[in-house]
Amino acid sequence: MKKVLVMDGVAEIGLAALRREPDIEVVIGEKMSEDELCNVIGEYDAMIVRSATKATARVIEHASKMIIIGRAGVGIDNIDVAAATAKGILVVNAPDGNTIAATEHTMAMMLALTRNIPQAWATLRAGKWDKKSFMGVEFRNKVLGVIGLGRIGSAVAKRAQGMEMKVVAYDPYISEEKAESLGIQLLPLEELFKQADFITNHLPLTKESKYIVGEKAFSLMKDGVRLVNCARGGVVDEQALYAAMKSGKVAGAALDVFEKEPTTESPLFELNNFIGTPHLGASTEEAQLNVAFDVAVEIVAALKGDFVKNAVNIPSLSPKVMAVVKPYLTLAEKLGKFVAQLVGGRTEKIEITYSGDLASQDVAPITTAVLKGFLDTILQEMVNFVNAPTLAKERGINVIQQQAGEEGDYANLITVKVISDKDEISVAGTIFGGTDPRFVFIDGYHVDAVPEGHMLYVPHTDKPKIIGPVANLIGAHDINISGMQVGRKSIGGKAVMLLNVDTPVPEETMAEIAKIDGVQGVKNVSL
Ligand SMILES: NC(=O)c1ccc[n+]([C@@H]2O[C@H](COP(=O)([O-])OP(=O)(O)OC[C@H]3O[C@@H](n4cnc5c(N)ncnc54)[C@H](O)[C@@H]3O)[C@@H](O)[C@H]2O)c1
Ligand SMILES: O=C(O)[C@H](O)COP(=O)(O)O
Repeated sequence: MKKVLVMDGVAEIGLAALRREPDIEVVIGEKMSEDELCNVIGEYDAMIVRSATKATARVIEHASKMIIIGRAGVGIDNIDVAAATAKGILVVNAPDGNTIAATEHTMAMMLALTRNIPQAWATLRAGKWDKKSFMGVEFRNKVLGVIGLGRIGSAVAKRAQGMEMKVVAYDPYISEEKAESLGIQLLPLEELFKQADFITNHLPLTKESKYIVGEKAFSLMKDGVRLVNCARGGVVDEQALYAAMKSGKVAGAALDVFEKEPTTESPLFELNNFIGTPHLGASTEEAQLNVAFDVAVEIVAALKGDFVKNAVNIPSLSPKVMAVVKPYLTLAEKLGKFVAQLVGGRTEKIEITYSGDLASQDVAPITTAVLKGFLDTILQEMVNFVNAPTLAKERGINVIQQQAGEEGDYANLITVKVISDKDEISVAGTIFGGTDPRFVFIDGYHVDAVPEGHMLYVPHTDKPKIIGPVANLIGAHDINISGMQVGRKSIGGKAVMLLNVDTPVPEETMAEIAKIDGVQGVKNVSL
């Protein structure tokens, strides 16, 4: 039974995918301190959080069984992704489910701010009919500066265009063509600050984006600018904002997110032209159902050992690319396992060459599968798709991935070469007919072996009285041989023999095989 801890009020109704699984127990957690979470986290195989629970490095250190942390939402700044990656824990989010909710909240904040709606209502409620104090401005023909033209930024831009605003944006990771297709002009950040009447931030909080809207930015802005932030606290420097509002530079500001959360006190709260909400951007019934469902599906997949769609610490693949690449992952893992069992000495380099159809595909996940298979064979610790590249790097293994062109008779070919301080070995595999994995070269010698179960590898000199005696010795120990491949390059030269056997060949039989004249070595391999 796998246990999933669900924190932060994730919508029950969206957890249906988890609850349907007979092998999963769902535990709804109460708010916990870091110490309390550290004490219980070791019991769980998975955890789901929103933004309140902090999955710190310390919490992750105590998560001894954890396979996956799921964020029911977008922002992952409350999860120490580097610590999770180092421990082999998958981190996924639900990037699409709350886009509309956050977009509509941004529009609501812009409108409420511009027409003084919260302030006017508070006055009316207090018994005053005040028509003079709440003069607003219109959106039409104003310039909206969007910082971060991702999912939410571009959806906000679209709605603002519907209200006849001119939209300019800053996002160095978006192409001019894409922006043009949205009818948006991309500008350098400083230019955006100079031109915009309204500014809305949609950047995540990162080292680069911290305080990007700070003192210098305010000095560049137009007098009377209005600012909205429904993305992350800390992107806007709240002290600098306070000063800019006090000086009159900023005519109004609306924040849904704060540098420190939760917060009920801030100098900003004393200003009449400031409005705030307690991180409500994703708080719609639809968004909460979406993100809870999306993350639950990912948790189920990960706990079953299947691939997840929205991992933030392994490369995510589009369904189209995944369909092409998936059959190669198992083959790649077996190639890694195979070479790990044959190579001697301290591994220095692993070269992975892709040819044929694979020469033009996104092969990074296949490389990770090779490393996973290789390291899983030689290390005690848990190796998975998340930590395999980090572990290889930590061990000083130089991983080289290269994509070549055509490869002779094969429509696709993966060649894995391992170089150690004592040895060098290569093995190549292909997929026939879309599903049928085969090893087709070992050290350049042609074979056609089904890579599964137990195998015996016997390099030898190509001459009579070797194959028969090897088979006889194995048969004498009542071990069934289910397949045999022999490859050579020239008559009388070096040759390789690869046998599929039903059980591993015992040490003493291997010693006897090694004594046969012409045998150059003998190794058991299990895949
Ligand atoms: N208030 C809420 O409740 C709420 C709800 C949903 C999302 N969010 C937050 O909104 C933000 C945006 O979400 P999204 O789904 O649009 O994300 P996204 O990844 O689709 O968009 C972010 C954009 O920012 C750009 N970007 C990232 N770093 C940058 C940098 N340093 N300089 C310039 N551009 C940079 C990226 O290129 C991307 O286009 C996230 O921080 C998310 O956590 C908040
Ligand atoms: O990043 C997000 O998805 C939003 O900030 C929502 O956060 P929440 O799930 O804590 O409301």
